[in-house]
Amino acid sequence: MTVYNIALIGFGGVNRALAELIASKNPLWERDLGFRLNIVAVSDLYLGSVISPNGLDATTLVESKFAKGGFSQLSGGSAEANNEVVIKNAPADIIVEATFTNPKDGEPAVSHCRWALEGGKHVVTTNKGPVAIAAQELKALAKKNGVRFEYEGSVMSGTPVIRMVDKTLAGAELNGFEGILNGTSNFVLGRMETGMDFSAAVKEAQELGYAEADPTADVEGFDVRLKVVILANELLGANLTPDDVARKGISGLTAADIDTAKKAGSRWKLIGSAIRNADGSVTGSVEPKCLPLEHPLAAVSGATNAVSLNTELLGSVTVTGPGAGRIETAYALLSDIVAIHNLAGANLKKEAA
Ligand SMILES: NC(=O)C1=CN([C@@H]2O[C@H](COP(=O)(O)OP(=O)(O)OC[C@H]3O[C@@H](n4cnc5c(N)ncnc54)[C@H](OP(=O)(O)O)[C@@H]3O)[C@@H](O)[C@H]2O)C=CC1
Ligand SMILES: N[C@@H](CCO)C(=O)O
Repeated sequence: MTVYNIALIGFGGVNRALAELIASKNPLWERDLGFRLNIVAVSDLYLGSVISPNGLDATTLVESKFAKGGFSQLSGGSAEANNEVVIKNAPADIIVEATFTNPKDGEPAVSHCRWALEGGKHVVTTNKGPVAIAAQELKALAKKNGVRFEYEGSVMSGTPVIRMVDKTLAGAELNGFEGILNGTSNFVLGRMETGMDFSAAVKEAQELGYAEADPTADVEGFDVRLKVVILANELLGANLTPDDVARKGISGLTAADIDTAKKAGSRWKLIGSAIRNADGSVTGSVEPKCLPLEHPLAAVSGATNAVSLNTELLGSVTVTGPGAGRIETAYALLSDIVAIHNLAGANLKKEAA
C-alpha cells in the first residue's frame, strides 16, 4: 500500500475540505485508488504551523476549534506560519498549496511552489497565481527535479478541463474557447436576476466558500483573466500574461440592465475567451456579454462553470460542472494526486519492463 505524506500550505476552505475527505475516505481510496494520504504538516497564516513526521489526525485537525496561533498547542507546533521551514523540512512527498490567489505577482505561492519543487517534492495546487504567472518556470523546475507540478483545480474547480483536453482532445485542433469561468460572479448575476442586491449576493457567495479572499477579483474579472491565461497557455500553446488580456467585470451592471435583458429574453454572463488568430497569435478577453437564452452558456446558473472548446475536427465541445466550492475544489487536489500516483505506477512498470 502506498502512503503519500502531504503538507498543507494554507488551511482555509479548500485544504480543510481535503482534510475532511482524508478523515472519511482514506479506506475507500486505499481500496479503489491504491494509496492513502497522511498529513505530516500544516502551515496557515492564522493558525500557525505544525510538523508531525508520523502524521496528524485529520479528524482532530478539522474538528478542533483552534484560535489564532492555535497550532502551537500541538506537538511540533508553532504560532507562526513557517511556510518555508515546513515546505523545506517536513517529510512530505507532496506539497498542497492552497493559500490565497495573488493576481498581481502570484506571491507568496510562487515561492512556496519553487521551494517544494527545488526540494524534490511534488506540488498540487488550486492557486491560480503561480499557474498563470510562473507555469513555465515551475514546470521546468519540476522536470529538472523529477517531480510533478499539477493544478487541475486552478480552472473550473474539480470539473476536469486541463487534463481532460490534454488527454482526450489531442489532435482535435483547438482554435479557441469561451466560457463562464468564475462561480462567484455567475452566482451573483443569478441572484440579481431574482431581485437581490449586488452586495448581498456577493456576501452570500463568500459564505458559501466560492469567493476569493478579496471578492473584487471575482466581480471585476481579475480571477477570470488568470483562468483565460491558464487555458490559453495550456490548451492553445500561447504565451500570454495577465496584462495581455483585456478585462471588464460585472460591477458596472445595474439591476435595470439585468431587468432589461430579462425582458428581451437574454441574460448577462461574464465571459472569458481566447481565440487563435490567422497569424497564429492568441487573443484573450474577459467581459460581460448579454446572451440570448438559447446560447449554450446562458442556462449555466449558480456557481456552475462551463467552457465551450472550439475545435476544427469536432466543432464545439462544451464541458460544464462545479466552478467553485470547498469539497469540489478539494476533489481537484485529489485528482492531481491520482495523476501523480498513476504516473509513478507507469514509470515503475517501465523500469521493470
Ligand atoms: N474556494 C474555491 O471554490 C476555490 C478556490 N480556489 C483557490 O484555492 C485557494 C484556496 O482557496 P480557499 O481555501 O477557498 O481560500 P481561503 O481564503 O478559505 O483559505 C486560504 C487560507 O490560506 C491562508 N493563507 C493566506 N496566505 C497565507 C500564507 N502566506 N501562508 C500561509 N497561509 C496563508 C489563509 O489565512 P488567513 O485567512 O488568515 O488569510 C486561509 O486560511 C485560493 O488560491 C483560491 O483562489 C480555486 C478554485 C476554487
Ligand atoms: N473565486 C473563484 C473560485 C474558483 O477559482 C470563483 O468564484 O470561481
